[in-house]
Amino acid sequence: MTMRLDYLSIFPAYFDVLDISLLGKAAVNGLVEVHAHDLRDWTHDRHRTVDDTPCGGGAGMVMKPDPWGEAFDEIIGTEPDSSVHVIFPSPSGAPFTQSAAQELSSAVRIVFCCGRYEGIDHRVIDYARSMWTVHEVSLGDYVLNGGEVAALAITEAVVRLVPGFMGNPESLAEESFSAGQDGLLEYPLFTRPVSWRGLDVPEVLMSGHHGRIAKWRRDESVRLTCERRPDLTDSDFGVPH
Ligand SMILES: N#Cc1ccccc1Cn1ccc2ccc(-c3cc(N)[nH]n3)cc21
Repeated sequence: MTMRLDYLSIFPAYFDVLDISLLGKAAVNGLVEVHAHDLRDWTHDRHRTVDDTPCGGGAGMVMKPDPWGEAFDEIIGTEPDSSVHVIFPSPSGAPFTQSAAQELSSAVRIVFCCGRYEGIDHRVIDYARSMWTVHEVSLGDYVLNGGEVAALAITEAVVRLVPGFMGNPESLAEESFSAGQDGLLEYPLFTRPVSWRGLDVPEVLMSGHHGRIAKWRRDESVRLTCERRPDLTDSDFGVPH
């Protein structure tokens, strides 16, 4: 099954990068199909205007609904279809999580609506909700200049989970936030040389004792999670007090 990804933006060139590396390979393998669109192609004035001043006053500009609606009609269609996932990156969106990425990895179609200025006229989101499955998502508690970088990050998080994308799917199970890690952060990783600039690989990892190695890794995941992400520790994870 090919996943179709559409990107609506006034800077569609942001998505040229999707031709590179693994994502490029996935497109070649027919796993994903990428289409980037310039929102200004659905404007009709000489200046190809996509923004206007906010109703009710306030700073900045707001993206007009008209170009979005016409782009939706052409790119997605005029009939409701809940299998189409429409993503609006936004600072006021719900935090995007690994479980959201996991759910989206089985979608047949995802359309990213990348706003700029102060954001998109809210009626665009309301209209989209009446037609498709809409996700307003935030990457984190900081403000970007637009939705494109967020769309790229979400794309990478989702596509890498599409069956057949990763050469070694087993590696997915051991990553931070993966279900296999019980929601813990990943333990520190090491490779050769065993000694490097006076820094050595922890002896336990060279012991060949799989039980001790597994315990060290679990303990390190718990330690790191308690230190850096106490919000993820909804239980003690058996942390010794
Ligand atoms: N400048 C400015 C400004 C001020 C208020 C609200 C939005 C913006 C810029 N902007 C316009 C669209 C858009 C989409 C997503 C994000 C976004 C997502 C995360 N997680 N951070 N920022 C920002 C976006």
